[in-house]
Amino acid sequence: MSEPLFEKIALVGIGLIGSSLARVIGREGLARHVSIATRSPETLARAEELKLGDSYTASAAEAVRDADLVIVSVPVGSSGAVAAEIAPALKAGAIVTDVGSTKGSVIAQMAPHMPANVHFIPGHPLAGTEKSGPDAGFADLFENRWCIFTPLPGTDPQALEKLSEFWRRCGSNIDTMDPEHHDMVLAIVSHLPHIIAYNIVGTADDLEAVTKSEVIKYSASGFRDFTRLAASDPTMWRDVCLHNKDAILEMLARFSEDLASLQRAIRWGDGDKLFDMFTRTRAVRRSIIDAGQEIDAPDFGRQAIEHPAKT
Ligand SMILES: NC(=O)C1=CN([C@@H]2O[C@H](COP(=O)(O)OP(=O)(O)OC[C@H]3O[C@@H](n4cnc5c(N)ncnc54)[C@H](O)[C@@H]3O)[C@@H](O)[C@H]2O)C=CC1
Ligand SMILES: O=C(O)C(=O)Cc1ccc(O)cc1
Repeated sequence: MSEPLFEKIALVGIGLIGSSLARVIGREGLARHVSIATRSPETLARAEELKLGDSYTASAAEAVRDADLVIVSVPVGSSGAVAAEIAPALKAGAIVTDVGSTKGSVIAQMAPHMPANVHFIPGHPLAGTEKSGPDAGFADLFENRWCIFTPLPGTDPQALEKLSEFWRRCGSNIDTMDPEHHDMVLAIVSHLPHIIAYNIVGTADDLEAVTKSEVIKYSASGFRDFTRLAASDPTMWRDVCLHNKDAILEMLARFSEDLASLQRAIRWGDGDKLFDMFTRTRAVRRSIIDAGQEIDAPDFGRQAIEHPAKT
């Protein structure tokens, strides 16, 4: 095991992502001390039972005291409150980062609270599952996944490199982009698929009153795939929808237009149009496989991130 990268890492929020970080930090020996803070006493007690860190507190401010790296892993709607709470306790020179699924809103909420003598570097690991809470995490979650940074202008290159090295040692590949671009790309490759899944499962659930248990009894694998996404954490996804509103609405508008065109082709029996479109979409999956990407693991849209101009 190599030298720890940091003396003390503070994890604020210890759900799926925070606890996966705790596990990989422990496995790779990335810190001498890991302090854990989370709001709910039950979650904190569970984190301690699971021995995820070295110290445990309900106070985020207490956890970040003397920390060289602070990772905020809470639903995006809570990031402003956490930033306000930790700001007075941050050590000079500390790196503060987050893992939120939206970036523009997290920056708007957190940056105003950050003291000038800390390095605030927003981040987003493109790795996750539909599960939540400290039991759901695992050390391999970030292996071979992307971690995207959306650094603010003037970010210290050494701090960025140190944080990049941290994520590389967690198994991730690093990319950087501006927050607006991140939010637009993630709206189509991650946020819309979840919204569509919530919607289709909701529609089926409404129908179930009519069809009794047929929706469950005959659910084919296509529908089952949607139910996995639609089982994702309601608080997290409510916050994503509210905090990436503009990009999601833009993508939903395009999606609805395309859906209407598909609907029209079905109504008018335009088989050529259906065939052409289904052929085009089949090629998208082929190109993901050809790019050597694991397709059956929970993953989404690396292709779109690598080639954001392709629509
Ligand atoms: N679940 C996923 O697949 C992925 C999630 N993310 C992002 O990671 C962040 C965390 O998500 P998960 O770990 O999945 O959620 P989770 O629900 O498993 O865990 C959230 C944690 O935050 C704590 N928390 C909530 N509000 C808090 C507050 N004000 N102060 C302190 N702790 C607070 C909760 O007690 C819990 O420990 C979110 O911003 C999400 O957008 C990013 C990549 C993947
Ligand atoms: O479970 C899945 O398929 C996911 O897509 C997980 C996920 C959810 C949100 C993110 O910001 C990143 C990854």
